[in-house]
Amino acid sequence: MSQIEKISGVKVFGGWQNQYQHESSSLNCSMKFSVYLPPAYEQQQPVGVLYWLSGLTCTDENFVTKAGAQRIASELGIILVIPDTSPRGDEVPNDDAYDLGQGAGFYLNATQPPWDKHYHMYDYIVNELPSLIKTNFNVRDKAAIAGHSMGGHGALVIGLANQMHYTSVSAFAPIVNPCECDWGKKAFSHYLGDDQSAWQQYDACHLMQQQQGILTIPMLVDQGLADNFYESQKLTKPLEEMCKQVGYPAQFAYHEGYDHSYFFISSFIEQHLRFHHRYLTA
Ligand SMILES: N[C@@H](CCC(=O)N[C@@H](CS)C(=O)NCC(=O)O)C(=O)O
Repeated sequence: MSQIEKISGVKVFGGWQNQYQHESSSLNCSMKFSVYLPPAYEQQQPVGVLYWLSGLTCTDENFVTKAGAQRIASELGIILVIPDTSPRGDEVPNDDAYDLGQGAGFYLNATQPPWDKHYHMYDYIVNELPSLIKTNFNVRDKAAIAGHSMGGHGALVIGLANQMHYTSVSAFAPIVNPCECDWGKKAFSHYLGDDQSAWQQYDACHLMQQQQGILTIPMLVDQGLADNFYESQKLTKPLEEMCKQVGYPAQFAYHEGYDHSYFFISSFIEQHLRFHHRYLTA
């Protein structure tokens, strides 16, 4: 059994904001992740989990300190699990740019050297981390998944491709069509190589198009209209268009004046937690 070690804990809104570390077999390195345990958490009764996937440059700590999610997670009785965004450490390949390497794992399984030894965030999020959580905490079987920007991409792709494991998916300002935007094209060409047919499994628009009629997972997406990456990285809109095309009943909302930051996330995280709570407890 994989061991996790608690490295910190602080009481907030009656629950505990903890941080853990462990040796990851999928990433071949030591990893940290954060967990919020609401006051309702008790060993006798399984609690619903929301996995939060963060964006470029983040660790597990950005969401914990900036999103203000603990108050509502406490009220609703939801466990928040917040992983890091890439493998870490001196042995792990990196790049000077903020959008490649450590802090930019893109929630995929890299196939190209030098990335292929450690960059398996897809396996980590889909298999290893949920298995660790189920072993160490008393949780419900199906989880919710949400994320921001690169993490919104991760949540959508992982939720859509593994619907049997998730109750619901939501995203803030997600990268929805990485095959067609600069962030995605750069990351995918390094991690996956030049053959673009290998990229499509990690593209939410492509998954939506491929699986039309089969997908049913409830989906909520929020987008700020003053987000400086909205146009340049083709966030959100192409997925809304694809949902219309295939008749997928996702909820999209656009908000005047909000940017790409955690101020936007903290303004709407309550709605996302209430959205997921409906399905986690159904
Ligand atoms: N220029 C920005 C681009 C990266 C960015 O905006 N990252 C977003 C996710 S795509 C973020 O959450 N940054 C960390 C934070 O705001 O705490 C930076 O280097 O921070």
